[in-house]
Amino acid sequence: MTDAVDVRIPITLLTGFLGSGKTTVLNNLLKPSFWERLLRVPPLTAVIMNEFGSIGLDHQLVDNTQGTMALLSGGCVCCEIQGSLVPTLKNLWMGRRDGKIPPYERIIIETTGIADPTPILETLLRSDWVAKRHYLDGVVTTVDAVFGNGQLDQHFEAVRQVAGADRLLLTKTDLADAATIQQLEARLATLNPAAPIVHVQHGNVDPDHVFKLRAYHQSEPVKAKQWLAADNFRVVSASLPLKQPSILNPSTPMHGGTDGRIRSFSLQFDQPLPWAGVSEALDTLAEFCSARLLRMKAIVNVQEYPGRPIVLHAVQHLFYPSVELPAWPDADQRSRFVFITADLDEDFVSNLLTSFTQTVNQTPHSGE
Ligand SMILES: Nc1nc2c(ncn2[C@@H]2O[C@H](COP(=O)(O)OP(=O)(O)OP(=O)(O)O)[C@@H](O)[C@H]2O)c(=O)[nH]1
Repeated sequence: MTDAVDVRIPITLLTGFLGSGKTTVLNNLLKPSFWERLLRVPPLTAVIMNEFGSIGLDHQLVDNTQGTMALLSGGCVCCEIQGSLVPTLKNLWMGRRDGKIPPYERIIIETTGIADPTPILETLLRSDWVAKRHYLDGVVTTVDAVFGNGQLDQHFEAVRQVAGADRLLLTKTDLADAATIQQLEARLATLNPAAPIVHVQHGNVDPDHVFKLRAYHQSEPVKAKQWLAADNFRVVSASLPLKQPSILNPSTPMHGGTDGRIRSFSLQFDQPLPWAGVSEALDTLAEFCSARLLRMKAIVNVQEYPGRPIVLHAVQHLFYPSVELPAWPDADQRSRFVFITADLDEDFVSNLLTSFTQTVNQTPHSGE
């Protein structure tokens, strides 16, 4: 789907560890600009907040005069949100349609600080009603410049939130010294080489760093290449000596704290790949290794579609509908897959893809 025809409402998922500055960023994003105030532009953003515990408090801290607010209260986002997010989105949408609430143009969902955002992504993808009227624009994760290192050491959830981000907001940079910031940035770039890092003080962030990311629906070839950021990843295979992958033992034991469990790497294939092999390999990964597959993006040179690269996305077991680009961004027409995994090593993934794509190549044509 292209920007010109996509009239669905974009949803931004704002996540980040406890106290890392999500609400402060949100308040700043909701502030109308000088021109919006002058022209009395109605609030453009609807906010959905999810809070841990039965009584929500955070919504009382958000300046509600500038946005339309809905609160998903009670329970951890992981277990509760799938049930309540769809009705909440429906209520907002119907209120907007019936003129009961301002005609918002985008939605921000702020998660709890300890949430795995995957169930929210799953809801946005799996509900037909939601997917017809909305799309996920991107996942934005706040990281505390002062406490971020310690949180990443101690809480794997914080690592997962960083790995799943399309954009990282490094908050409280006014409180941290330059060496701490530099060290944390290097660590974030290792955990998630594709996500640009933006420094934020007191929540002040340019909305362009948060909105219109189109991270899951990139259909412009040049932007798709930037979005893939494959050059930032460690390349682990071009053409591999094939070892048979074992589904029962997909990872070697990993050490080195929370970071040591994370791998970020890129696989490149010089020759066009058969679509059946690619999809079987990815189905297998999704089925057997879903929790270990934190993020995957790919641009694939498919044998059956010469000249028309296919763009793929996954977050854990969630595979987004593939997008066909009208052309390659440049002369480099190799297939590139970038992966961020947890407790899943690169040899396993690379052997799986190689094995399935070679097997399909060698399968005799059925002659139908
Ligand atoms: N000095 C400074 N303080 C900040 C900054 N960003 C946030 N804070 C403060 O940090 C505290 C936590 O910020 P919040 O925005 O509430 O963080 P949060 O991620 O929404 O917190 P939870 O909802 O509890 O997970 C607040 O006291 C903020 O005022 C910043 O850039 N600089």
